[in-house]
Amino acid sequence: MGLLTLTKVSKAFGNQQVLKGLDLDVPQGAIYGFVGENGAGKTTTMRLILGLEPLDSGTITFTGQPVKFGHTQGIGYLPDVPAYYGDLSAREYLTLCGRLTQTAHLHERVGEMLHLVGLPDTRRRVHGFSRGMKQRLGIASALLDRPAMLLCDEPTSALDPAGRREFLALLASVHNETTILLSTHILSDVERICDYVGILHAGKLQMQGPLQALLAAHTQPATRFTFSNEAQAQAAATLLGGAATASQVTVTTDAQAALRQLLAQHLMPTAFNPIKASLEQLFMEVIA
Ligand SMILES: Nc1ncnc2c1ncn2[C@@H]1O[C@H](COP(=O)(O)OP(=O)(O)OP(=O)(O)O)[C@@H](O)[C@H]1O
Repeated sequence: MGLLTLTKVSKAFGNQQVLKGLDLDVPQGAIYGFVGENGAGKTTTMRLILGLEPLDSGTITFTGQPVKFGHTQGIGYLPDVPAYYGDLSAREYLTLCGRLTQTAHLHERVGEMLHLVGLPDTRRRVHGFSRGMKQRLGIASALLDRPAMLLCDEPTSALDPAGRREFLALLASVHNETTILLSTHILSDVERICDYVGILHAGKLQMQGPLQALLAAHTQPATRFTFSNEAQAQAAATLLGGAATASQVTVTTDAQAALRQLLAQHLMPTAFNPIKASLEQLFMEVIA
């Protein structure tokens, strides 16, 4: 059993059944990517885990104990766009958070957290912080009380590509402090830092496990042939039964055999490259 386990969890709002018997298992020490389309129920699941919403049926256990509605679970939470008291400095804000949770050795712990997330310990007010700095402060406050798990709800959705890259590197670097459950629909973010993945669709987890093992088991190796014009690509697609986009054709059959077929018909690709199995391929298969 994992650090966090959801068993047959169901949740409806009115007559909309959002979760229909969700099973989810997050191993200790994982960076678990929880992916699903918009409206799939990721935030709802996170709110159930945090005890902010009651379950209709099923069970949730965290560190072996049942999660109860209305009780603090000792889980850190980072929302997509964290909100702060802008007139405080980072240290003042973290000190306020730490007093509320009665964090031990608060002064030292605040210093440690500022150092961990790379924020300067100055009098600068939070309202002048960039979005990236606010995310850093969000991680520092979520980890302040040493939670065994950090829940991040679509944390990169408001960041530009450079901000996303920086944030993901930071998340990977705090990984030895805590287990991480990251909800997102940005599949490349999951590929970049997660070692486990679960795909939520139609109210259930359709697939979960170690990311690389799932990719290896469920996706076919593919090759992309590039031609000098679209007409050749179309002819090659007809010959090989692959999919053509502009001057490229992607096939999942044996690459050498495909190349021999092309050359026999005087269709000479200008390049051919193996395509790495991607989470996007897997995701599209699952939700098809
Ligand atoms: N408090 C609520 N009352 C009524 N409906 C709700 C409530 N919370 C969520 N829903 C509905 O439940 C469904 C799932 O919403 P949820 O926010 O959990 O999805 P999500 O996967 O996080 O989506 P997104 O990626 O767009 O944030 C949506 O149709 C939403 O409108």
